Amino acid sequence: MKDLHSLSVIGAGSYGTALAIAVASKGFKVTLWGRNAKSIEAMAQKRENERYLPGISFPQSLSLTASLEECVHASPNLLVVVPSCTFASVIKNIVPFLTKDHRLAWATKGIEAGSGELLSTIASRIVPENLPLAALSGPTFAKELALGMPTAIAVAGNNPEFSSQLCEIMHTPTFRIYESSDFIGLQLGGAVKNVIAIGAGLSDGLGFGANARTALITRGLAEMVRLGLAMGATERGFMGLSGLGDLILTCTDNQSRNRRFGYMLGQGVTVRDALDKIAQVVEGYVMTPEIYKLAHKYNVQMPICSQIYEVICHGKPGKTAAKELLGRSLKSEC
Ligand SMILES: NC(=O)C1=CN([C@@H]2O[C@H](COP(=O)(O)OP(=O)(O)OC[C@H]3O[C@@H](n4cnc5c(N)ncnc54)[C@H](O)[C@@H]3O)[C@@H](O)[C@H]2O)C=CC1
Ligand SMILES: O=C(CO)COP(=O)(O)O
Repeated sequence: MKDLHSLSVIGAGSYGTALAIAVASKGFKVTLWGRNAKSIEAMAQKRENERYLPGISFPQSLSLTASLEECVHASPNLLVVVPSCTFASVIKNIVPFLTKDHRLAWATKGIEAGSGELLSTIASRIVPENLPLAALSGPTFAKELALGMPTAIAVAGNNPEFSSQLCEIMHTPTFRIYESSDFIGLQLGGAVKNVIAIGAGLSDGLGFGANARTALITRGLAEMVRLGLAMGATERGFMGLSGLGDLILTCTDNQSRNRRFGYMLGQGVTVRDALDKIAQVVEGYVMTPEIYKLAHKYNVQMPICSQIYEVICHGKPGKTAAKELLGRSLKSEC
């Protein structure tokens, strides 16, 4: 249990599995937990996550369990990788098994639906005081990471020693982790970029071109920074991997589920059908009303996010949203 060179990954979807594969690929003991005993058993037998990462074999040092207690006891380093809507309940289920040696990180991207709180706020409220916390975020498609393709992300937290040890634990010859001092900005970037990625997909689905997509990325970044500054983040943090980096990745590559979701809406597919077709977590769908509410709470102008909210939550046609964005009164850029 005291083996610092070990990791327990909680959540066996595409990203949890990819992170577990990456760290286990260098021989570290990694334990991966999933809630569905049947699929965990199938993964353990096949040595592969056939549903989310077909064809990618598990390294020898990766073991699987459907027992949360066993997973938590397997390592002092916990990494939660579940959709944001289940984050709080999963953390609550972990608490009874925590010891004084544990440290808790997550790679979930988002804020809590309903309260609009950062996951660090949620986690701090649930876990014992003084438990080291950290969040990982940055431009990472699960499949590329699992295949060992070069990838870089950032980590920020409330305990510099844990953050830097996490960098060491997770660093592989093809996976680099940078420490960031902006805990708020790192988490907010991962939530807002998914909303903008829906916008970029929508724009492409409507048949707009590279100019529109790039304008959305750039002005989307401005919205992310404005909200972040109001919430206590730093502008510089957003210029890194977890801000601009993830925004570019998600807005420009069709591996992104948020981008594909927006693209389908642009092509006239309904919200429900688009979600069903993707059949994986689309965090931006859940985040859009939350970001909209935060913009109002902090009195921050977020016209792109607001139009995406109208499209998703009130059925506004994408073309009307684009027309209204373009027709706003002229402003200076900064
Ligand atoms: N897939 C990717 O490339 C990346 C994903 N992320 C983030 O990682 C988080 C997880 O996403 P994915 O792994 O992609 O999702 P996914 O859609 O591939 O899988 C979701 C997983 O969560 C599990 N799950 C759902 N409800 C649960 C609950 N109540 N308790 C425990 N497990 C539950 C499902 O069984 C499934 O295994 C999201 O916040 C996502 O934004 C971040 C970076 C990259
Ligand atoms: O967060 C991600 C890449 O960094 C994954 O993006 P999607 O959830 O849009 O697939």
